[in-house]
Amino acid sequence: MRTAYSVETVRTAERELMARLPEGALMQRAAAGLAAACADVLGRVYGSRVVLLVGSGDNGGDALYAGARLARRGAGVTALLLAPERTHAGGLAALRGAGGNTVTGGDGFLGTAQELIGRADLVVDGIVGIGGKGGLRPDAATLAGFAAGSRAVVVAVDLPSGVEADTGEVLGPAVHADLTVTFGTHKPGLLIDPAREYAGSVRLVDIGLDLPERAELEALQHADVAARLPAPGAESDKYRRGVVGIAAGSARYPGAAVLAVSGALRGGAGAVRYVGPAADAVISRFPETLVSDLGPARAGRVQAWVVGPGAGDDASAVAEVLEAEVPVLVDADGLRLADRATVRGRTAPTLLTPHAGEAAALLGVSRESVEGARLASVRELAARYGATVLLKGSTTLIADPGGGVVRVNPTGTAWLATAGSGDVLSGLAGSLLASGLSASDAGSVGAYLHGLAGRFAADGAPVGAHDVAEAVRDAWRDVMG
Ligand SMILES: NC(=O)C1=CN([C@@H]2O[C@H](COP(=O)(O)OP(=O)(O)OC[C@H]3O[C@@H](n4cnc5c(N)ncnc54)[C@H](O)[C@@H]3O)[C@@H](O)[C@H]2O)[C@@H](O)CC1
Ligand SMILES: Nc1ncnc2c1ncn2[C@@H]1O[C@H](COP(=O)(O)OP(=O)(O)O)[C@@H](O)[C@H]1O
Ligand SMILES: [K+]
Repeated sequence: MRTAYSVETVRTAERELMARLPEGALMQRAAAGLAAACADVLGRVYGSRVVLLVGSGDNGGDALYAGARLARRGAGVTALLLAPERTHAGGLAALRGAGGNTVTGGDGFLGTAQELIGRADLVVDGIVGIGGKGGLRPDAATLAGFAAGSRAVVVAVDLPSGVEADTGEVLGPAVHADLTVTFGTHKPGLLIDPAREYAGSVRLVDIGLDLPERAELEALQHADVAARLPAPGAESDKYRRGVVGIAAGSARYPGAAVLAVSGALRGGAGAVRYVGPAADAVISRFPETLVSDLGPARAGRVQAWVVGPGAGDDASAVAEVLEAEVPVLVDADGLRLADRATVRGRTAPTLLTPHAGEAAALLGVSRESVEGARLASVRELAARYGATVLLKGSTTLIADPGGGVVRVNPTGTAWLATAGSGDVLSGLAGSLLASGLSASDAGSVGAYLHGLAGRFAADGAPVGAHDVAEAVRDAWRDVMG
């Protein structure tokens, strides 16, 4: 499991560790890791041109000590000091002692900075780290712009300056890094868009922090998914493996039913039962589907329901499914039609799977505000509905209603932004629910397989949703490795 911790938790762990170590030792660990990463990026350190963007805190201190290490190996290092009178004193002395230069504020500062950054091989962003709040100040924002326009590789120290560490929000201009070297643990902002996009690739440097059991965010890895996937045994039959009911599609959108069933057939349930007006389309594509035209309440037993994809305005199917005492996944049109009080009152688990537009409609805010604050949005929806919520998009998040750790999906590709791919996910996750996974596991394991399948199916070229469904089996095999 990959984890991310909040700034508050990191600060506490740092304090405890610092009390046991000689003064400055922790920063030396960070700087050593940072310098090693910079050297890897440069390839040849000797003779390279390095520019440090240095703010007023310890983030700038890290950059200065790392710059001193690079200067000792023959790099030409210049530090641009954004707050000369509050620059980390030890770091500054180390850089100067190693032969590095400094440029301080005042007239001509920005012109000199632009010239130096324009000629640099490497720019190290030590403007702010976990102490940053509220976007970059004007001079810092200007330097971030110069770095973006230069041909230099940009390495961010701990976090790209200007992004919110705890939430992944980006409130104004921020540094666009090619690589972020982060210390002790990932921060939530490194895993959640839009901030994640500013981080580039992320390298974690172990500085020996002792972190608590409960993280802020966790991302499943192959082994975590493999441990949760259902596997048939000698005692299995199709009913014991779980039957998933799909109440989806309409005369107008029969394809949504077919795609949800295609996902469900690859999700581990022993049988897929389809209820709705698209039975002919479903059967002709997937003859193994059990179909019924009696409506969810009389269709026969299932261990979990999926309701909503392509459902149009059929509120009765949604209401019937929500009455069932089995886990229910609600997607697409079903989200609009589901009564909030009914969802809150359910005793069996409920998993809601909105994309940002659907989440925005449920919360009564704009789509942009959901996309800008995904973590807060998914938590708020889970709390309001008393349900597990999987918020889809460039970063997919899964939150349980009682608070606690939020899951973030590490797989996926933007090629998944194609019509119907969400229907495949709803069938897949519903099938996992029917095989006995918790709502949070079904959502996060489903999203993981779906994302991996999307990557395999796309392989750098456009895909249709049915391609994604077909690649789920490859993803499953890859995970079981
Ligand atoms: N605490 C520790 O033990 C360690 C901290 N380390 C480094 O220290 C960093 C945290 O250091 P600090 O707590 O000093 O905080 P930062 O260096 O992240 O930032 C605080 C400083 O930045 C200024 N600032 C805040 N918001 C700003 C904005 N929007 N624009 C421009 N300036 C802004 C503040 O006035 C303050 O002086 C970590 O991110 C990490 O890089 C590492 O050396 C590892 C050890
Ligand atoms: N930019 C993106 N990067 C990665 N995945 C994305 C992106 N945009 C959408 N997705 C994924 O694609 C799927 C689209 O689902 P959804 O919006 O419900 O589509 P539809 O309603 O057409 O089925 C979701 O799994 C979502 O997480
Ligand atoms: K930084």
